[in-house]
Amino acid sequence: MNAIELNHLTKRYGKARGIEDVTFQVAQGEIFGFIGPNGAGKSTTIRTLLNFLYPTSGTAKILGKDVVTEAKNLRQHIGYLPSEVHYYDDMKVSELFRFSAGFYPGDSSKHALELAERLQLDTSRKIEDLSFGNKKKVGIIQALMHEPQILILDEPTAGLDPLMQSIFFELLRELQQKGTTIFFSSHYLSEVQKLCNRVAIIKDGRMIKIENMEDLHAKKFKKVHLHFQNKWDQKIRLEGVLQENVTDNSYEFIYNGHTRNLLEQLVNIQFDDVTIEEPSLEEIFMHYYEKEAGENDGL
Ligand SMILES: Nc1ncnc2c1ncn2[C@@H]1O[C@H](COP(=O)(O)OP(=O)(O)OP(=O)(O)O)[C@@H](O)[C@H]1O
Repeated sequence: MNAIELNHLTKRYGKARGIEDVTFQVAQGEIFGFIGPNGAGKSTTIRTLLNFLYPTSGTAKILGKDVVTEAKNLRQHIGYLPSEVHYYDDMKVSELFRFSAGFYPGDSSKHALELAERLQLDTSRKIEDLSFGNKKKVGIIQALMHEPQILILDEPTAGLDPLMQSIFFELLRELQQKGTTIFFSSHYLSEVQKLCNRVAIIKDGRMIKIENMEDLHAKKFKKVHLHFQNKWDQKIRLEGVLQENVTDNSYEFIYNGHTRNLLEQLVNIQFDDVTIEEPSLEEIFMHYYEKEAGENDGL
């Protein structure tokens, strides 16, 4: 059984696009990243999964249960961090945790205090006095405190400083070891790279790619920089170029294909110098952000 499963899920806001025909599965115990530019549909997908929005068509299941008809049963198995957190400001953090613990069986407030210590959050303070990043920690702890099987986190690291991000990622890795499934959205490909087993890319409401991190690292891509004394002849077309940047005396591109094929093409070019290196995930994915969905099938 998949932990999360979306089948042709569509959500429209009246006539406006939300998400269209989104289908993918997340396995149990997987860390799954969900990335895309502003307005792509990440929050709409997440909010539909959590039954805050009613799907226009299609279905979604979490732990085999339909997210609409079995929403109530699912609630205690899911930890959710919204992209923006709002609280009753005059409560103390510890009071909020005690209050939240009341919604779950057992005493999860003790676990909340342990998490607060780990994330260096002072629980004696009033919520209104906390900085943005510290409020985010409150949200993270609320999502984690009842030790749910599924974590759905909407841009969890926005506002966390680098040290906190790394403590938070360590925590997520530990949870994965215990079998927790983690689904999180992000704008930051570099953090997806650090943490995820797979990543889905969404743009203009549609899924455009799901990639396995290991495959991305399997040397399918090269970043090539050619340097010329004279100008690059722009009429020359190379196979396998995903994204290019031409300056007066250089030609830089991301190549997707067999390295041998790249080298065979390069021997015919009169360059003065060449560097070939591994591109970052950002560089590989950037063309998806820039081009229309479906236009490029390089990955
Ligand atoms: N309440 C709403 N009413 C109408 N349209 C909406 C509403 N909420 C979202 N949308 C539209 O749905 C689309 C997807 O938005 P969504 O917030 O899901 O994107 P996102 O990927 O989470 O973006 P961001 O990274 O900026 O948070 C956008 O075109 C947005 O304008």
